[in-house]
Amino acid sequence: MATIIDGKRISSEIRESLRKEVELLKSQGMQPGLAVVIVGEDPASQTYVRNKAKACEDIGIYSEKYELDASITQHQLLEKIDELNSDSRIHGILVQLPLPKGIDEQAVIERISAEKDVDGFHILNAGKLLVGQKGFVPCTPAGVIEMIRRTGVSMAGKHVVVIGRSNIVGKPVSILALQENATVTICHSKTNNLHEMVKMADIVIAAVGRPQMITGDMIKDGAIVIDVGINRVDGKLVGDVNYKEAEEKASFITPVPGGVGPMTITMLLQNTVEACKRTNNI
Ligand SMILES: NC(=O)C1=CN([C@@H]2O[C@H](COP(=O)(O)OP(=O)(O)OC[C@H]3O[C@@H](n4cnc5c(N)ncnc54)[C@H](OP(=O)(O)O)[C@@H]3O)[C@@H](O)[C@H]2O)C=CC1
Ligand SMILES: Nc1nc(=O)c2c([nH]1)NC[C@@H]1CN(c3ccc(C(=O)N[C@@H](CCC(=O)O)C(=O)O)cc3)C=[N+]21
Repeated sequence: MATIIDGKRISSEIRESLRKEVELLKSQGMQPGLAVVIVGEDPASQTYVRNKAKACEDIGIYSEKYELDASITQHQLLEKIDELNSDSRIHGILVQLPLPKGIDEQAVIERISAEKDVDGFHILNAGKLLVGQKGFVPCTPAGVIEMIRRTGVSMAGKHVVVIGRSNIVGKPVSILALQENATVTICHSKTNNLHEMVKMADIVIAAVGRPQMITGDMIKDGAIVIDVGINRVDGKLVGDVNYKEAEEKASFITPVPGGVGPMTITMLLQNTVEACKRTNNI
């Protein structure tokens, strides 16, 4: 039976210390501010955005939410970003992805000032991550590494197998694992023998978007299993890992919900506080 890595509990510990930090910053006249921009009416996106706004409020971060109509042009969206870039109350800008068809996501991300890119998606922050310079690290990968760190198991020398190679999860989490001195294998839809690859892993990080595709027979005894997947099946949230099967084999495992999801929001709060501090040369 595996030990559960409780994302909610770890999140509330980190958020408590962030709350104190925000209080101190506020007492010195510096309140961190986050702007969240959402385009269109995807219900799942709206839930996340609501959760983010509430999380900000809970720890004293000032937040603004912009719900823009799906018919907005790319030009109008870029203008909104320019406005937020020059707003001194705003230290972090998050544009909820995916964006409607017809809007160039990369162009929108690149327009966000790198200093306010608390998602860590800007090409400058991606580049800094790759070469090991200080920028902003994407929230989900940062949350994953923090969860592994809290198991007390060192990643050094371990074989980490990541399933998924997206720019927002798979690639950055692989780079972070490498920086922790893990040996990293990145799998994707063209990988031959996925089963054998995953079976070799000391640490499995599943970021695929396919409900329960990582089954118990793919997990080595004693492995750490991190499930990034958020899939809605018959109105319920399920991960990319078959939890029931995997927990029989794993030493540690993250649940869905209550695992990586809450950690993503916590890392967003942390990046926003960090952005405010950097603006003020703290
Ligand atoms: N918990 C959280 O906070 C977050 C959760 N998520 C969730 O994480 C999951 C992944 O998200 P994201 O990275 O954005 O997804 P993408 O769809 O961008 O990437 C999915 C990756 O999985 C790979 N893949 C697809 N099918 C297979 C397969 N059969 N075998 C092996 N690899 C496969 C794809 O390979 P290829 O590149 O070859 O197409 C791709 O690299 C989703 O469930 C998403 O909802 C995402 C962000 C935050
Ligand atoms: N620019 C941008 N940045 C993102 O970080 C971003 C994004 N776009 N687009 C969508 C994905 C997805 N994502 C999640 C965040 C929190 C939960 C989360 O808190 N999940 C809860 C459950 C929430 C529920 O009940 O629906 C949990 O897993 O326990 C999930 C998913 C951030 N994303």
